Amino acid sequence: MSADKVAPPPPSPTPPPPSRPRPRPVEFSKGVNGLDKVVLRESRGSSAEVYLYGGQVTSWKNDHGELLFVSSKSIFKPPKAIRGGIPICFPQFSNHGSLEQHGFARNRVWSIDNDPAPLPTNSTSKACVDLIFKPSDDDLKIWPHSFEFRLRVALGPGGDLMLTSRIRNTDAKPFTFTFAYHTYFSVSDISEVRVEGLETLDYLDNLQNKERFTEQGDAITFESEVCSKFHLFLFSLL
Ligand SMILES: O=P(O)(O)OC[C@H]1O[C@@H](O)[C@H](O)[C@@H](O)[C@@H]1O
Repeated sequence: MSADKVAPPPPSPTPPPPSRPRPRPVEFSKGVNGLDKVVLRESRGSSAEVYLYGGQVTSWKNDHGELLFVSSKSIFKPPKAIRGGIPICFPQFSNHGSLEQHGFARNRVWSIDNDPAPLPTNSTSKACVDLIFKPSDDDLKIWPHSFEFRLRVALGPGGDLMLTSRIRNTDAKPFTFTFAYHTYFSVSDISEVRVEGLETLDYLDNLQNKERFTEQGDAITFESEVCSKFHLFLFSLL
């Protein structure tokens, strides 16, 4: 009996190391007190959290860590607004009108907008969510104007966060409104902070009976409490 020489099988190639699972760009989950939230994640590690309550961004993390402040005393319980992140003030900013301070959009539960109207700028971000808020019958009793407020929150590949707000008048008559992103930034050392670009603009100083002043300096710095409201009109008509 003769045995043919059989060449040994070639060594099997070393399997590639298991790749880290890619984070899901959009995830729906429960936040504090069971409130619905959406978590956005970018493959390079940045993330953002948006609560349907108020359509409010409560966290934004990129290479620099957490960029937003949320008060540890915030109770996350309707009808109280979440104190921190990026509250949306609409249809009234501050107390410039007859509504409660900063309007009611921040105290309402927004919905996911599954069929958002396209935006003129094409965002390539997959970590993106569209929300919508329409007034209820009770809201119409305190502010008799029907509207659709669409908010897109998108996290870019570089960890940048972009909020796009669109308000459509669905009423038969025109209305006016005031609006703000009331952003709470997390600041480790307030003495290092400078806010530039406001020179020559008018502001109301809340600490001086809302008196009107014109900003003169090239930067605002913070040596003591500051509470000023600048008049900025930056918007585009679509
Ligand atoms: O306390 P609220 O209603 O959340 O408003 C937050 C802040 O809003 C600012 O516009 C006011 O000047 C502050 O006085 C106030 O603390």
